[in-house]
Amino acid sequence: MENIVVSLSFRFQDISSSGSNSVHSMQVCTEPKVILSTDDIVSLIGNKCDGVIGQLTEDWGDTLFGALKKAGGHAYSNMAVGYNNVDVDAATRHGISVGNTPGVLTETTAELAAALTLAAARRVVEADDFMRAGKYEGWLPTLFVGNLLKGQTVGIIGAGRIGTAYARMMVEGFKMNVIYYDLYQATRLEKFVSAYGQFLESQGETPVHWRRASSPEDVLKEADVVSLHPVLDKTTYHLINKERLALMKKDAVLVNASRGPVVDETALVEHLKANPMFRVGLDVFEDEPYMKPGLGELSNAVVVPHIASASKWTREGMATLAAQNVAAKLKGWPVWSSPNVEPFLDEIKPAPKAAPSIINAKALCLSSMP
Ligand SMILES: NC(=O)c1ccc[n+]([C@@H]2O[C@H](COP(=O)([O-])OP(=O)(O)OC[C@H]3O[C@@H](n4cnc5c(N)ncnc54)[C@H](O)[C@@H]3O)[C@@H](O)[C@H]2O)c1
Ligand SMILES: O=C(O)[C@H](O)CO
Repeated sequence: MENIVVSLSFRFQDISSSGSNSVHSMQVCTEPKVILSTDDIVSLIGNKCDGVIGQLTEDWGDTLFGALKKAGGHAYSNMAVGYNNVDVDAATRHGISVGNTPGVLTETTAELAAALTLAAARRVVEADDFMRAGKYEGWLPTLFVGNLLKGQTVGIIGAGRIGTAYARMMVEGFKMNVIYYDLYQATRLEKFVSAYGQFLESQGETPVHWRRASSPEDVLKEADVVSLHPVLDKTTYHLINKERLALMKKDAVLVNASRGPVVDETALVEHLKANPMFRVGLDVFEDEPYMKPGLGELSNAVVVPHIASASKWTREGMATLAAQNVAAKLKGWPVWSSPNVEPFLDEIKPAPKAAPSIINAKALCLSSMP
């Protein structure tokens, strides 16, 4: 009998009917309290637990991995692609695999970043508030004038899966040029923009262009819209600070759907106050669930509560990948080696007998599926 603790209530696909004789018992925590503390999780793990599916709001370090190991566990998965809440080295020391859920949230998250871009650039939330307050007296040439995106430059910091998907939306949707900064070359993005530019030219339209920047500063100075999509680690903590905000255009739009601490939010509040034409769209916050003082009162900030991956398809996909990460490890299955996770989401064909994404697979010497 294998016990798996799931720290949020989600509709789960059957992960126990995969041909093996072993029986899984899965406990889904349905506490009305939504955010669990380390102590809550330790008591949920108890003295017999094989694997846990946890959330990005939880601090998965030595205490929790130690408790899981003591309860006989050897598999953990975040139900998220980002895993800055997980001390992967601590998990590896305890012999516990750490899974995450890449790919299924790429387009959903990019779409929300695009929605925040439009809402901020075209002042949608301010205008909605104005309308509901009964202040609209008739069309005016000067009412809620914002920024046109077409033909402007979108800057991407962190051009991985989500950054690339967002950039493509802005290129295809608004014919924006791209400048990006990443530690690695975003070859797929470059090829896409080049090919799309040639297509536009063939239609007699102005082509779009891309440029890989050599520093974040380069992006911030040039772009009209900047969207942040890097991982959160030591290299990206407060990547956007007072000095770098000062480099941006006075009427630029900044979007953050990565992690709150990528932006020094106190500096951002000061910048927004001093530059009323500068606008932000934020899905994530430095001290979630709180906002830094003053942010909530600023009409040039659009703020939403970390909902970028909140589409039904994506949340079901995240739950499926997280469950399969844990179940596959318990069954001794190999790790999926392709970035394409679609085969795990097929509702008709059985899922591959593999763990979709294990971060410390190499460190734990887990075999991979060719
Ligand atoms: N708001 C949300 O709900 C939500 C949803 C999904 C993902 N996220 C966040 O988005 C992040 C990115 O997700 P992804 O699937 O695109 O991951 P990814 O690994 O494909 O992309 C991350 C990119 O960041 C780059 N990077 C790393 N350090 C950098 C640095 N110092 N400067 C510039 N770029 C750097 C990497 O090279 C990589 O290309 C996740 O780690 C997560 O924190 C947030
Ligand atoms: O990292 C993630 O996956 C998000 O923040 C939640 O979807």
